[in-house]
Amino acid sequence: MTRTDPMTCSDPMTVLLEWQAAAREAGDPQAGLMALSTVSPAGEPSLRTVSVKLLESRRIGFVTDSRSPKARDIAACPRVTVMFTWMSLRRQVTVRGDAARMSAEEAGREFRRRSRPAQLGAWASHQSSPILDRGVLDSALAAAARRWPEGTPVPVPPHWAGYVITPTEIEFLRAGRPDRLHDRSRHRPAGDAWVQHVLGS
Ligand SMILES: Cc1cc2nc3c(=O)[nH]c(=O)nc-3n(C[C@H](O)[C@H](O)[C@H](O)COP(=O)(O)O)c2cc1C
Repeated sequence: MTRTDPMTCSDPMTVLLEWQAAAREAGDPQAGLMALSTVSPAGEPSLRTVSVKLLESRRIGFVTDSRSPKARDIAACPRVTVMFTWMSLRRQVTVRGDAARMSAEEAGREFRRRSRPAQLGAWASHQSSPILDRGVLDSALAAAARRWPEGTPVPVPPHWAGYVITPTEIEFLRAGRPDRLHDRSRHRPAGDAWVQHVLGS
């Protein structure tokens, strides 16, 4: 149960945080994930799952490979949508916003939070690029492990990137009613405050 109701709240980011905490408490496997949609310069939409690395006042963050298609899309068009879906609670939050690169310092902090295998994996990976076979990745991982043996700090790869999304619209949906008239509300920033509308389901 959450304390803040999106239909009456003054800060939707607080509700988003509470809903995510409730999803974690409910053991929802999607609690730390979101779907990220970007648009290519040719206008083609793409959608993929990313881990939520940052969720705080007007900042939603994730990390990725700066050479990936999503990073190329964002460089050309920073408008993105992310969607949190927590089926255990029958809740969905959709956030539209503008994505920008995290500072190198903040992205580096995220890198250092990763496990050592995940740090080495980031060096071995060339996300979304075709390779001959899985062996190419295994060799690259072994090479990274030789380069930075156990006990040696793994540096941040040059292609490591973090992005921060600044919301321009947040929409909450709470499903599960027999009449299917879901509780929905839309929130848009207006200076320091938010303008809120209840939606006709
Ligand atoms: C559970 C899960 C978590 C993921 N987390 C991330 C992530 O945090 N960052 C990331 O770049 N890709 C993550 N991925 C992989 C992406 O969904 C995607 O396949 C990859 O980033 C390539 O996307 P692109 O080719 O559209 O750029 C995750 C996938 C799954 C299934």
